[in-house]
Amino acid sequence: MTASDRMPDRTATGGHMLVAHRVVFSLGSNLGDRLDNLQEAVDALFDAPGLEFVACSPVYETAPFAPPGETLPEQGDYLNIVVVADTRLAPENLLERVLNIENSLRRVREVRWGPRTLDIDIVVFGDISSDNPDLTLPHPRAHERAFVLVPWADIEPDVLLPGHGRVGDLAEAKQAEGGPSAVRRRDDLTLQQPA
Ligand SMILES: Nc1ncnc2c1ncn2[C@@H]1O[C@H](COP(=O)(O)OP(=O)(O)OP(=O)(O)O)[C@@H](O)[C@H]1O
Ligand SMILES: Nc1nc2c(c(=O)[nH]1)N=C(CO)CN2
Repeated sequence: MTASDRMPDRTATGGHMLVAHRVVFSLGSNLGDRLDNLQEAVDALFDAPGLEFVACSPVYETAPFAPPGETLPEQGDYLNIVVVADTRLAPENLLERVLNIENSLRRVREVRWGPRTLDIDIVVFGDISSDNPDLTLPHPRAHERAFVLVPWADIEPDVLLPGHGRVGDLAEAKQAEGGPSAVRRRDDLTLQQPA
C-alpha cells in the first residue's frame, strides 16, 4: 500500500475502517452454469456483514479476452457483471472474502487466461492505490477491459477510473473498438439483488 492509502482510518482492532469506502467488483464466469455461479457469488459477497449493496449491472455476454500477445486457450464466452458496494472492511479482509468465495465455488483455473467457474476482481477500493501484488488497486488491467467498463458504465458512468478517465467515456471508446473486446448485453438473463 502506498502513502495515499487510508491507513489512518483503520481502527486498532478487527481490520475495519472508520470511513466507508465505495468498492467496485468485476465478476466473470465461463464454466458450468454461468448465471448460477454469478448469483451464488453475489449472494455470498453480501451474506456476511461489512458490505452494503449499492448496485449491480445488467448481465453481459463477452468473448474471452487476453492482453495482446498473450495466448488465449480455447474456451467459451463469459458472463460478466459489475457490482458496486460500500464497505468498512479493510482491503485485505475484503480480498480474503473474495478469495474464499472463489474457492467455495470450486473455481477451476489451471492456466493463465484459461476458463474459470468464477473470477472476482476488486476494480477499485475508494481512492486507495496499491502496487502490492496480492491486492493491486485500482485493478491494473480494468481500463483495458470492455467486460469491466461497459457494465460499470451502466451503473456509474460519471465515476473516474484513476489515471484513465470517466468510466462512461472509457466504455464508449472500448465499444467503438468492437472486434474481440465487443460485449453484448443479455437482458434475458437477470440476477436477484442481495436482500
Ligand atoms: N485488485 C485485485 N482484485 C482481485 N485479486 C487481486 C487484485 N490484485 C491482486 N490480486 C491477486 O490476484 C490473485 C488472483 O489472480 P487471478 O489468478 O484471479 O488472476 P486472473 O483473474 O487470471 O487475472 P486478472 O487479475 O488479470 O483478472 C489473487 O491471489 C489476488 O491476491
Ligand atoms: N470476457 C472475459 N475475458 C476474461 C475475463 C472475464 O471475466 N471476461 N477474465 C479474465 C481474467 O480475469 C481474462 N479474460
